[in-house]
Amino acid sequence: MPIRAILTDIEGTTSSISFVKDVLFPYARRALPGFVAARGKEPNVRKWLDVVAVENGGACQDSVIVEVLQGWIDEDRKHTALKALQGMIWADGYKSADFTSHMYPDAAPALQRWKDAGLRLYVYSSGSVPAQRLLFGHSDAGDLTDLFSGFFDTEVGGKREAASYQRIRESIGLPGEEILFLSDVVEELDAAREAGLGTVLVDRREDYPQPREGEATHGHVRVVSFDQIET
Ligand SMILES: CSCCC(=O)C(=O)COP(=O)(O)O
Ligand SMILES: [Mg+2]
Repeated sequence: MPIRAILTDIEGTTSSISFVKDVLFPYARRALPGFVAARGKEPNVRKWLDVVAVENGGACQDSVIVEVLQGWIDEDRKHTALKALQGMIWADGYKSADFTSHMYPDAAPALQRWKDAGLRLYVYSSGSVPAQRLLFGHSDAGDLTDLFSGFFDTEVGGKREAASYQRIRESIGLPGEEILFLSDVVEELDAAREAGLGTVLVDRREDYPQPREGEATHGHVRVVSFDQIET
């Protein structure tokens, strides 16, 4: 079966883990108290703060919600409420040009090549869809958003659950074997494979100094750069 669509992860795949951990997360952590104070009453912000409050046992002060969220950032929780709020905060950072998003040098040219060859490109990340659009819209390689036919986040389900990839497959409208999922996380690739997708482990030295070989690849095709991916 030919590959007709590429579904790519972001952190550790198109972009470095250190950009997410050392730039994006600290920015959101610092900005959270001011963001909640300024925009906490807006319905699209309040609804996520309320989700956090419920998970924390019910009604609580905004200062407590902020502390819970900062704790989640420190733990790298992939919680949909946190991701939605982070996305809104990063919008300010991108707009005021506090940073651009990191792209591995091989990522943008390969995405463009695949697109030119007629493949459809999609993103699946724990980052919210608005955050994904911001990241690709303000990347070191320029605005890449037009390359993509669609974006998926944890609203379709967790990245380690096969059902999420089944939903994505249905939404894309292609058989699983015609979709290639790229990720740095073997558990995500296991779930995608269970749903019938093709898989590639992106094992970048900058993010993973110890190569993942043999059993550590869980049998997924392994590459160290997008240039090695065969479609
Ligand atoms: C798209 S915004 C930054 C990424 C992010 O918040 C994150 O948690 C990365 O998760 P991924 O699923 O891309 O590894
Ligand atoms: Mg990743």
